Amino acid sequence: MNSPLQTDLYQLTMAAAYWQSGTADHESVFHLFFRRLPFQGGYAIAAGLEPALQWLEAFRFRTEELDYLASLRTRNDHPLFRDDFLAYLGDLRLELDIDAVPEGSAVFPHEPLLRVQGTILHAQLAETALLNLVNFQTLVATKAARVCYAAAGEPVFEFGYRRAQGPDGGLTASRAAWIGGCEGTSNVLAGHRYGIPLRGTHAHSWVMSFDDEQEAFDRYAEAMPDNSTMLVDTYDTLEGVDKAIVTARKLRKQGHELSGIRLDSGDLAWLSQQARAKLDAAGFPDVKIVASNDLDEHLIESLRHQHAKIDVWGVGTNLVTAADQPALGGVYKLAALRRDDGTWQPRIKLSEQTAKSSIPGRLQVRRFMEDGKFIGDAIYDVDRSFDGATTIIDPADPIRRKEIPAGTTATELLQPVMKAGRRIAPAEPLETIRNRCQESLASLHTGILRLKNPHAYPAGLEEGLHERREKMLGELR
Ligand SMILES: Nc1ncnc2c1ncn2[C@@H]1O[C@H](COP(=O)(O)OP(=O)(O)OP(=O)(O)O)[C@@H](O)[C@H]1O
Ligand SMILES: O=P(O)(O)OC[C@H]1O[C@H](OP(=O)(O)OP(=O)(O)O)[C@H](O)[C@@H]1O
Ligand SMILES: O=C(O)c1cccnc1
Repeated sequence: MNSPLQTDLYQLTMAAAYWQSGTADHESVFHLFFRRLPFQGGYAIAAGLEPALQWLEAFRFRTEELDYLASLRTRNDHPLFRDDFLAYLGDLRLELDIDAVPEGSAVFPHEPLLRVQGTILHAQLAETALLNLVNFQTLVATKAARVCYAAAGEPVFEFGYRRAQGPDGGLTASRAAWIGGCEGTSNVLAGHRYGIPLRGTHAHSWVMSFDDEQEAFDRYAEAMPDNSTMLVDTYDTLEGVDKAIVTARKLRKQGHELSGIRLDSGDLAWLSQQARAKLDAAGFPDVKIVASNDLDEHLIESLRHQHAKIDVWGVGTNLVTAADQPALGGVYKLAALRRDDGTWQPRIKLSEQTAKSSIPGRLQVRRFMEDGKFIGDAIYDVDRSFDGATTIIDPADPIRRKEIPAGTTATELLQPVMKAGRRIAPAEPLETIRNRCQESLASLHTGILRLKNPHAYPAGLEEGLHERREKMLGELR
C-alpha cells in the first residue's frame, strides 16, 4: 500500500486552508521524535526510514483518489474541497529535504529521528505516514534488540505473523525484528520482500494428523531430511524426545542429521535440560533445542538464569505486537519557519510540563564518543552551531547535566537522505542496517543495555539551545 490518502483528514483540510490563505509556500521545519523510551528500557533502535523515503518518493494523487476527495461533503452538504484545490493536489509532488538518523542507530528521547524541511503544505501532508512508518518499526526493532540481548547471542527466530497487527503490521514487524537482531523469520513474504533468512519447524497439526507420533517424525524427516526440527510436545514431551532420537538415528544411517527439536509447552528449563541429556547420551550433541511459547525478553532472561539448555528462541506474539507497550508515541512538531529575509524563526509549542514543550529551531544531534563508546548526545540548532566543550542538559530534568570536554570525538547523527523530494543515495541493504544496530548496541555502556532500571544515557539539549528554549518558554508564560 502506498497512497497519499494514508493520512489524517486534518492534514488535507489544513492543506486546503494553507493553499487558500496563501501560506502554503512558507518554508518550515518539522522534527519527528519521541519523548519516552519504550519498555522502560535504556535506548531505542531507529527503523522505518527506507519505507518512509519510498512513500515520500511515490507520493502522488491518482485520479480515483482525487475523485474520492471530490465526493466528500460537509455536514450541510457542500463539497469539502474546492475543485481548484483538488486540481492543485493532482499536480502535487512532495519536494521535501529530509535529514535522518540512519536506520539501526541507537536513539534517545527528544532527538529528531527525522528533520523535514520544505513548504508547510508539503511537510504537513507527510506527517501521518512518516509517524506511522517510523513509530511502529522503531518500536519493534527496539523490542527485538531487547529480546536478542536476553538471548545473549543465541539465535532468535521471529514467529509472529499469525498474531501480528494485520498483514502490514506483520510484514513490517518482520523487517524491524530482523534489524533489531533476529536471525530469521517464519514470514515467507518478508523473506521474499526483504531477503530476510527464513526459518521454521513444523506445527502440532502435523503430528496430530498421524495416528502415531513416531510415524509423524519419520515421515517429516523423509520429506525434509536436511531441514527437520521435530516438535516434541504434542503428547508427552520426553517421550517425544525419545521418538525424535529414533528418527535422528534413521536419518543418520541415510547420511543426514536431525537439525533440532522444539519445545512449546511445560517447564521449558527443566524439559530442555532433560532433552539435552537424552540427545547427548544418544550421540546427538549437535541437535539444537528450539523453545517457543509466549516468550519475551524477560522469560528468556529467566530461562537462561535457570540454566535452560535452549539453543534457539522462537518468539512471536510478544515481539511483533510489542505486547507490553503497543505504541512508541513519536510525534512530529513544527520547529521553525523561514522569515521573508531568509532567516529562520524558531517556533515552540507550550505545554504544562516543560519536557513536553517542543524544542525550537532547526535541530541536529551531535553524538560524542570516548574509547569506542557513546558518552552523550547534544541536540543543537544548526543555525547556532557550537564548537568545543558543552554541557548536555536533560529537557525533562534540567538538573541532569553532562559536561563534554573540548576535543571529544563526535559525529553528527542526522544525515541528508532526500533533497527536494529526491533521495540522495540508493536504499541501504537491510544487512547494513542490521549491522549498524549491532555496532550501536556494542557502543553503549552495558548499564544502558540492561532490561530493567537501565542507566539513563545522557541525551539532551546543548546548553545554548537549552537557554534559548527556557527564554522562549519564560516569555510565552
Ligand atoms: N522454567 C520456566 N520459567 C519461567 N517461565 C516458563 C518456564 N517454562 C515455561 N515458561 C513460560 O510459562 C508460560 C506458561 O507455559 P505453560 O506451558 O505452563 O502454559 P501453556 O502455554 O498454557 O501451555 P500449553 O501450550 O500446553 O497450553 C509460557 O509463557 C512459558 O514460556
Ligand atoms: O507463542 P509465540 O511467541 O507467539 O510463538 C509462536 C507460537 O505460534 C505457534 O503456536 P500455534 O498454537 O499458533 O500453532 P501450533 O499448533 O503449531 O503450535 C507456535 O507453536 C508458538 O507457540
Ligand atoms: O516454524 C515454526 O516453528 C513456527 C512458525 C510460526 C509460528 N510458530 C512456530
